[in-house]
Amino acid sequence: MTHPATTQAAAIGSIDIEKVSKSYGDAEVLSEVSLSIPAGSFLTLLGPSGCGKTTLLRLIAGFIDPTRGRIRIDGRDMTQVPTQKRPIGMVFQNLALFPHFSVAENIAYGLKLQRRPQTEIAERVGRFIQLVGLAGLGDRRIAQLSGGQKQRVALARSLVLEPSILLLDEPLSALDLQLRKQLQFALKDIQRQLRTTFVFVTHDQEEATMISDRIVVMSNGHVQQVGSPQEIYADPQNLFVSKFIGEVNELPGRLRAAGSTLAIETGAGTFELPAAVARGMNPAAGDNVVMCLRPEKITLLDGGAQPGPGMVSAEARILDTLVIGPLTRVTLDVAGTRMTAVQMTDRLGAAAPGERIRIAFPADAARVFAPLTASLARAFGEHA
Ligand SMILES: Nc1ncnc2c1ncn2[C@@H]1O[C@H](COP(=O)(O)OP(=O)(O)OP(=O)(O)O)[C@@H](O)[C@H]1O
Repeated sequence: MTHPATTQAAAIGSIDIEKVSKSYGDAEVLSEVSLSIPAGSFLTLLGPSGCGKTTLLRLIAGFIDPTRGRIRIDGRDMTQVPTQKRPIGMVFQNLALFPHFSVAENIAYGLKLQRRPQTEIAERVGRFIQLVGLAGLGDRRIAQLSGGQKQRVALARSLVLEPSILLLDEPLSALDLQLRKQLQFALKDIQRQLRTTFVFVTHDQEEATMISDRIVVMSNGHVQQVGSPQEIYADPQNLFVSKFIGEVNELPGRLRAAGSTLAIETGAGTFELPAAVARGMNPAAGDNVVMCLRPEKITLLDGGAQPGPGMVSAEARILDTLVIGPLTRVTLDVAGTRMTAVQMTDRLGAAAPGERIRIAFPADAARVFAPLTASLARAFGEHA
């Protein structure tokens, strides 16, 4: 008898996507996507609607074929391998459970098709009912379950077949926030126990950040960046990723000089920053750029306090403050640009709307990017 926790070691379930493109007629919906997904990892495809996440998942599953490029699973070329012969399971938003079967019968269904012995089916179904947190509900009809419980049945039904890869296409998007959070924790926990490779699709950046080992940020059929949630938040490689993950303040500007130091002229003054803060571009004098700052990098200077070493500063006016327990969000007007600073409430002092202050930030905490192209700007409802 096998046990998924011991047999599904991280050695199987790797996916290599090599320069894969997909076109429908003249429209290329995926362009030269290359991606290595390590066995046993939890990887999330994240991006705005229509960026190609589901298309990539369908290509891995074998529902559709790439126009160009190749997909390997565990080193083996999948070009000639039909969906049912690939070592994958799938969970979709549309659950397609059998409503008149019980929980246990739904989970047992695939094993019965495989003509597994009765004792093995009973053991496995029992084990996976436990694993997904449905202990005691094996005899319930599907119609008598909540949305979250149904999603757990769908998960168990796929996992009981012990695929080395599980593809999940927005499985939580129909659930309310509370249930969604519970299921996010459950999914992550189950993935850690089984070490099955999970490829998860969402357009929700918070969900992606919470749940994944690695995130693939996509837009318009291109991979914009691949990394851990921390890497992508702290070190976005372009303005699209910076805006898509977390909150960011943007100051448009122009490079006056670009050498070991960048001099960026903005409406709020000229900032001298180390050249290393420029990402995904070769900065040259005269370039239009966008300087980005995360809200927690900005400090409000008290009274006549001077910025510390390595800090740069600017004048600002407080527009509003919002205390959220230990943190306060301060909305600022920085030379006509609205910015947000997040401060520890107990360190804020008496910041009042209308007050003129100075803000400061570490020079190396800023990021400088090329402006968005018109097609990328559309994802944010902007016109470049
Ligand atoms: N069978 C098809 N024929 C033509 N175009 C298609 C087909 N399937 C998908 N597309 C197009 O490919 C693009 C990518 O679609 P895809 O479903 O992969 O996006 P997505 O990122 O999963 O979006 P969503 O989050 O809205 O599901 C879209 O512009 C879509 O209209």
